[in-house]
Amino acid sequence: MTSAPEKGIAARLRVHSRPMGADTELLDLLPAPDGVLTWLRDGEGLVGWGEALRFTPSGPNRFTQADLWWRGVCEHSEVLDEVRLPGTGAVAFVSMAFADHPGDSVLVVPRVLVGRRDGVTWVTEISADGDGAPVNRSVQPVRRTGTVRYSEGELPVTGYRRAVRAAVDRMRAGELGKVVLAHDLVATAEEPFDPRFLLHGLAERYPSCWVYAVEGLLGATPEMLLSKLDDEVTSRVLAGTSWPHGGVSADELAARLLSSPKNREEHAYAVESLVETLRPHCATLRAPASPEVLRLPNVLHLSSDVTGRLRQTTDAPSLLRLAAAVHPTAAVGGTPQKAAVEMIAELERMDRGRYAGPVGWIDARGDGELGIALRCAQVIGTTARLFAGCGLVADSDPDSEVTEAAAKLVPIRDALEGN
Ligand SMILES: C=C(O[C@@H]1C=C(C(=O)O)C=C[C@H]1O)C(=O)O
Repeated sequence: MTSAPEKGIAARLRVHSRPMGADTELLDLLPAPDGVLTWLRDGEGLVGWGEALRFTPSGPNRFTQADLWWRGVCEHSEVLDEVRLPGTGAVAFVSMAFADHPGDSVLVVPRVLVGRRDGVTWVTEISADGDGAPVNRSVQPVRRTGTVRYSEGELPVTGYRRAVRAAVDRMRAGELGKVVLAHDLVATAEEPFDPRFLLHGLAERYPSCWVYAVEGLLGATPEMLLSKLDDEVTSRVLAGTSWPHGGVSADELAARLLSSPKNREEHAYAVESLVETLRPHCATLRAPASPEVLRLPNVLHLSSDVTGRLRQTTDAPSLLRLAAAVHPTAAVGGTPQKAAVEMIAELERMDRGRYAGPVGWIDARGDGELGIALRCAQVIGTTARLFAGCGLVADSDPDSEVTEAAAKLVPIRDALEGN
């Protein structure tokens, strides 16, 4: 369940947040390629480095384990917070595995975190008992990626097309309503990838996405699983995709997407799955009657922003507990959820790891933001494993799903290659 160098709940954190000058881009503050922690959108958010604590839950109870661990850590913290904003005080970066098996999730409390929210910038320094050593501040310049070579992952494109066809056949036979199948691709460079180089590229080109990095999983996701601030929860549900092709104008693509029954069906499954699982926790919950179109440079998505207010209870759920309830939505799993998750394991036959799992941050109040880890790569040294998937319904066409997955890989490929 846990692995070294974790420190148990008894470790006492000392946390100090104080205001800081706001003249530097947050990504430029990351001193070295190792242990990069990031959650940014449009120049604001959090960057962190160094490690005060870590926890690696796994299995079906990983969210509960994470929640209990984090609550224990916060109860044992000594906090001096001179800023008092969401994300000040004790914060953990979070990246949860998609599936119950296999794979570890990870929570990392950095030694140093710099945050920016509504133009206010702060620095938080954190140390755990017996860990008073100064954080290494030696700055290493950002390294561009050299030549990148691609090779097949655990599920090559030919196998993916076959898996999509098999899923579509089974949905036509009425086995389930929707399933999201993904495949991977491996990129190799001569020198280790520098996550900061990739993050800069993603942040520049996809400012409306949440750019993230936790334990080598990094990307720019357009999809917000849940954000929580006091009793307010919001989610951006995406499902139903189009991509620029054949000189068709963006307006025309958007109009076709909005009027496509297949895409509307995919989208409705995703919204319903979120609303059904979130509703028991909410006093009010609103989903728009019909989706909007979210336009990104590589793809267009049907998009619904869902907002809610949590029920007043003595035991208010934290963001992690809410994420346990809603993950995986039908944006990355399917409907019905259990059958879809089983079909994913059976047909993909690959380990998704933390791809398509919740990624983001939590603070000591149980607030924070968890996106869905999409448009990403798992980077280890000179290797990066890229992932992309597509929602399938009975009407899906395997060839166009393969093309859609390729379009979803464009941001992370461009970032890796420095295009
Ligand atoms: C599964 C992915 O994306 C999801 C699937 C979508 C779709 O099939 O239309 C759209 C957005 C995401 O919810 C991915 O990017 O890998």
